[in-house]
Amino acid sequence: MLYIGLMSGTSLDGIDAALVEIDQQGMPHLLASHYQSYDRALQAKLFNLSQAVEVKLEDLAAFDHQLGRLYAHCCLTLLKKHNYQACDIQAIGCHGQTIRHKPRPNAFSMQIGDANIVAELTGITTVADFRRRDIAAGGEGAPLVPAFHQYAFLNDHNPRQILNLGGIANITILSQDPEHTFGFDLGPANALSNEWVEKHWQLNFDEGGAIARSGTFQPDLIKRWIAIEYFNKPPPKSTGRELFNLAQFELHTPEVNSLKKEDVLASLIELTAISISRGIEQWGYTEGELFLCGGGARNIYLVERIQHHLLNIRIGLTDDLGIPADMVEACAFAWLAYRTMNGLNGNLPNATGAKGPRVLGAIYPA
Ligand SMILES: Nc1ncnc2c1ncn2[C@@H]1O[C@H](COP(=O)(O)OP(=O)(O)OP(=O)(O)O)[C@@H](O)[C@H]1O
Ligand SMILES: CC(=O)N[C@H]1[C@@H]2OC[C@@H](O2)[C@@H](O)[C@@H]1O[C@H](C)C(=O)O
Repeated sequence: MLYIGLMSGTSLDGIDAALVEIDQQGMPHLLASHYQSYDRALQAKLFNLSQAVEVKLEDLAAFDHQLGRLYAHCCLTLLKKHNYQACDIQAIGCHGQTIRHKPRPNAFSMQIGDANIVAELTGITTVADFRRRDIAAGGEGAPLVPAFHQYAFLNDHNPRQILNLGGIANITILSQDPEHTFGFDLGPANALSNEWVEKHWQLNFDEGGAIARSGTFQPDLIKRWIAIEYFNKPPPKSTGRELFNLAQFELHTPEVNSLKKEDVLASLIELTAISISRGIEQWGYTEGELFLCGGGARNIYLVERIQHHLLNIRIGLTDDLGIPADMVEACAFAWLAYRTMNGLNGNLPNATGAKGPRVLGAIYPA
C-alpha cells in the first residue's frame, strides 16, 4: 500500500514529500521524494504569523488556504516526477504548518494548510490534524515521530537513539520493550542559529556550519542560556519557537549585539550541542548508537560539537538505516496516515504524555 507523507517543519524552509510503501508488517519503505521550498516572502510571512502576539484572522484564513494549495501541488509534482497516479495512493498524511504550540498545562497546537483542498485537488484521501487528539487525551501532541522511529529503526543489539535536528531538536530513546521507548523535544537545533544567520548574513542557514566554525563560542553566554528552565524539565515535554526565538534571546542577553557575530553563532551552536548532550546524559543512553536526521545533520560543525560532548556514542545518519536524513519526518507522516486509515494508534503516550494510545487525525475523503 502506498502513502504520501507531507512535512513542513519549524524551520519554515519548505515542504518535504515522501512516497512510502507500507508492507504487510506495517514497515515503511521510501520509494520516492520531492522537496518544494517556500519562497522568501512566504517564509517571512509564516514566520511573522507564528511569532506575532496578534494575528489578523484574515491572514490566518488566507495562509490556511494558500498552504493547502501548495501541499496539493507538492503531491502532484511528486506523483508526476515519479510516474505514479493518484489512484495508486491510499492516503496522504499532511502534517501542516505549525503556527502555535503551547505545551502543558493548557496545551494547544495549531497547524494550518487546509486538508479539504489537498483532498480536492489531488483526488487522494487526506489525513491531517494529527496532534489535537493526543492533546485532548492529556498529552502535548508532540513529539509524534517516536512511534515511527520505534517501528522503522528498532534493532536488537546496541542501545539506539534517533536525534532529529530540525528547527527544534527531538530525540527518541528506543527500547526492546515498546512500553519503554520514549522521546522528547530537547530544545533548539537550528531555529536560533538560522535567525542569527538571516539577520547578519541574509542567508537561510550556515552551510555545513562553516561560519560558526570560524567563530569562538563564549562560555558566559552559554552559561546563561543553558540555565533556561526547559532544559532541566523532565520528559514528557515539547517546545517550539515560542520559547526558542532570537528576540527572546536578545532580550535575555542583550550583549549579543555588541559581540562578534561569528562568536555569537558559534555560541548558539554550542548551546544546541550542550543541551542535546545534557538531555541525553539525564534521560537517554550515553553509549551505543545515535542516528541523526533532519537538515541539521548536514551541519558538520554541529555534528562534531555533539560528538565532542558525547564521546562514547557512535554517531551515524538514518541514511544508514534506509531512510535519508531529510525524509524521516515526511515518512513518519505517511506512516501515521496508514495508522489512522487502519484504526491504529499513532502516538506514544510516553513521548507525548497522553493518557493512552489514540488513533490520530481527521480523514478528508477523496
Ligand atoms: N547543508 C546544510 N548545512 C547546514 N545546515 C543545514 C544544511 N541543510 C539543512 N540545514 C539546516 O536544517 C534546517 C532544515 O531542517 P529540517 O527541514 O529538518 O527542519 P524542519 O523539519 O523544518 O524542523 P522541525 O523538525 O523542527 O519541524 C535548515 O533550516 C538548516 O538550518
Ligand atoms: C508542534 C510541532 O510542530 N512540533 C514539531 C517541532 O519540530 C521538531 C519537534 O518540534 C517535534 O516536537 C515536532 O515535530 C515532529 C515531526 C514530531 O511531532 O515528532
